[in-house]
Amino acid sequence: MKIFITGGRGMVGRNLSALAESTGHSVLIPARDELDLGNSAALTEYIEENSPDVIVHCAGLVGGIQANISAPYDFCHENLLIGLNLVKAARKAGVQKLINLGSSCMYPRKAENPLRESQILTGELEPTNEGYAVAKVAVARLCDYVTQQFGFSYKTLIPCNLYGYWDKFDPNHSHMIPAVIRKIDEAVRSNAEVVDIWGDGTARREFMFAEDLAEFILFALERFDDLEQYTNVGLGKDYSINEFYSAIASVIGYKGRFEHDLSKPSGMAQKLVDVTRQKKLGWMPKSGLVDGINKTYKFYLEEVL
Ligand SMILES: NC(=O)C1=CN([C@@H]2O[C@H](COP(=O)(O)OP(=O)(O)OC[C@H]3O[C@@H](n4cnc5c(N)ncnc54)[C@H](OP(=O)(O)O)[C@@H]3O)[C@@H](O)[C@H]2O)C=CC1
Ligand SMILES: C[C@H]1O[C@H](OP(=O)(O)OP(=O)(O)OC[C@H]2O[C@@H](n3cnc4c(=O)[nH]c(N)nc43)[C@H](O)[C@@H]2O)[C@@H](O)[C@@H](O)C1=O
Repeated sequence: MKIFITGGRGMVGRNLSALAESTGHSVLIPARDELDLGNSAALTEYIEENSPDVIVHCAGLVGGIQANISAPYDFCHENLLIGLNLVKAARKAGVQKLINLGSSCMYPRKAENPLRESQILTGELEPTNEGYAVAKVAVARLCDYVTQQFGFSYKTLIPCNLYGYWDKFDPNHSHMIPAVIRKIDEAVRSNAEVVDIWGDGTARREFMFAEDLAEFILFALERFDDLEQYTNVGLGKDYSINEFYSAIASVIGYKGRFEHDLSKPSGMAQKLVDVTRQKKLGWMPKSGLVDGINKTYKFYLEEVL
């Protein structure tokens, strides 16, 4: 299958393109300087010229809670712009199949957990990442409407939080796991006695190793017609932030104390996704938390430091 992976140089995109190529697919992964998804005409021309069998939309302006708080306009505008451009260009070029990546932050902040796909748009969004979530919901709905009005198959996967190879370790943009790996590694190197935990540590998160999501995406492409319009992708289990810090500290060998910085944002109290539809397809992720942290820390030491 010829797969056009937008955001092919990002964390999910690189995990997906590596796995896709190793399993015999051909992948199109233009970098931003070859193809800016903000340029609608160039995007349409690219898709028409390359005629992919399917598109997987992994591109986006993506960041953790601090990044989202500091730039809500950018997170909303960029993700809306590239999502709208992509759906329009794909439809114009006649690409029948598209997988759009949403995010668990699309769900209402007070929705009952585990979060079911039917709960989208049933309540107010989490303020710390509302701009990003509005864009995610809008593009997902646009995929529904193209499917309804023109008979295409543009479907949305909703992953839980992700981490892994090619993640972002810059604390101004990072999600929690890469940020904490860097923070605790630096504490060990500097013999620091205390590491700050953002918030009171009771918030809960579900983090999937990005290579497992890549595996699910290929699994889903092989049974594309069995996919519903929305499918959560998760582990079916979450941990408290305190538990994440402890697991990362034990992998890295940090023996110092932790202090809770209550001035830092915590975001949603919990966002555990319901994996009933994913399980019905016959797939569950293989990486456990400690295994995933070990692999990510090794990547950090070898490729980032
Ligand atoms: N990371 C997570 O925890 C989660 C991510 N997701 C979703 O998964 C998808 C992938 O996320 P992730 O891999 O972490 O994100 P990354 O930030 O690692 O990768 C996103 C990629 O998109 C590219 N991109 C952004 N804007 C443009 C543009 N205008 N033209 C061309 N390329 C562009 C970026 O290029 P450049 O490097 O040049 O900026 C980058 O390579 C996103 O849709 C995200 O919302 C969903 C749930 C959780
Ligand atoms: C993927 C999804 O998730 C994002 O939202 P989020 O889950 O809140 O993002 P996060 O991973 O940055 O934080 C997770 C939790 O962890 C706590 N936390 C503790 N200590 C650190 C810390 O040092 N850094 C960070 N970033 N968080 C920390 C932090 O306070 C929060 O309670 C959206 O922005 C959006 O990107 C989206 O789609």
